[in-house]
Amino acid sequence: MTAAVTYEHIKTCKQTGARLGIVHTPHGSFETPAFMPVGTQATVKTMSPEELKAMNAGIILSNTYHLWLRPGNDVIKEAGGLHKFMNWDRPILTDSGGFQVFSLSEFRNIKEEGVHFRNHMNGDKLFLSPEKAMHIQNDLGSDIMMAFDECPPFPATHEYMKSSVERTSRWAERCLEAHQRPQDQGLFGIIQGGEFEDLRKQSAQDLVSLDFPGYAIGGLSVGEPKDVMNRALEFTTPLMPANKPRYLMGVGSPDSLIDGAIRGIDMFDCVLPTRIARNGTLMTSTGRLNIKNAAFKRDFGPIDEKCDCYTCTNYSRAYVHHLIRADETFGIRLTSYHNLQFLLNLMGQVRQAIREDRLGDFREEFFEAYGFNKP
Ligand SMILES: CC(C)(C)OC(=O)NCc1c[nH]c2nc(N)[nH]c(=O)c12
Ligand SMILES: [Zn+2]
Repeated sequence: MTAAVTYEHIKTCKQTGARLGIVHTPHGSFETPAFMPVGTQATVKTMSPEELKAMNAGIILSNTYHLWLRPGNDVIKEAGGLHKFMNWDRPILTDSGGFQVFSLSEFRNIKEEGVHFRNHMNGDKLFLSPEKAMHIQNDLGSDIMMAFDECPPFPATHEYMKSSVERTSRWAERCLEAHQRPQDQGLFGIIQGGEFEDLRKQSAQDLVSLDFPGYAIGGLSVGEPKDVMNRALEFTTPLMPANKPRYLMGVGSPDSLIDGAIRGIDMFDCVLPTRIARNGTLMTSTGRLNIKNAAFKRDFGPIDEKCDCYTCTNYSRAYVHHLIRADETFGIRLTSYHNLQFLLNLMGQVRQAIREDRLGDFREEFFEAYGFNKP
């Protein structure tokens, strides 16, 4: 049976462990390393599909948990699936709901059969299981589905983490069995285990033996220091098959994207660009700035001299400053557009640096200009 999702390795950077690749899915292919804009509720906040295409977004992410609760997977199925519902004809990845349950809901009760919790919007009692998470994603019709996992809180004891990893592995097996459309939708396993090398190894071995078409690393960027995340990547990515996509969930900031790519990660997602855009924080080639700052009231230059996005091409810092201060929705569109384009452009620069075998040099240049090297 041909797999719905496959990875094509193009080359590995001679200066670092980063790899250039292409992921093929039923709704088209995208180059890696790739950043996936997050569209939790079937929209990348304030962006139209045309604008996402204009900024060269190859794939976007949406959430099982949120779409199950509202509008309902049945509604989206009736609409012809998530691609049709949101008018996006490129690849979509859906997260499984596991993480959202653990991060959004109170009163959760984790059992072998699944998780009992309350609807974070109205307090109704709910239950989510591996089988249910698969059924919802089959209804949504995403190209890449995520297995139902437990993303334990940070920090967690080794003892708790061990039992959690073992349950997540049993849940992964149940996801594979419950998957109704493997020929149309790729299902990725999620490696957990926190910062414990032995547990990451156990989780990876359990999941690799189940032969998923792709693998994610979960349970990182949950508040641990960056060096803890980088070290966890250094002992986890080598355990993941080289001929399949590697996806680091919930990451991230520009430095984490570069450092993740250097450690062999192909796919990333993070709400950061659109989340910080809503309060006027912008990522630029010379570091972060908050456009609400009074210094920008009469600054008629672009947000970022080096950016060619719609915002930087057509509007000034002063204008965006005014819109955000006046709480104008168009201001949030302009800041979101720029931040998404910034990260998508960054991944384009990372891919080019891999082609030229100089990602290590690029890291130094970018960190220096952005101010990551400042003590
Ligand atoms: C706190 C933030 C969101 C930044 O990162 C994480 O929680 N990182 C981990 C993470 C993000 N999304 C996931 N989905 C699933 N199924 N499992 C996970 O572990 C994660
Ligand atoms: Zn811009």
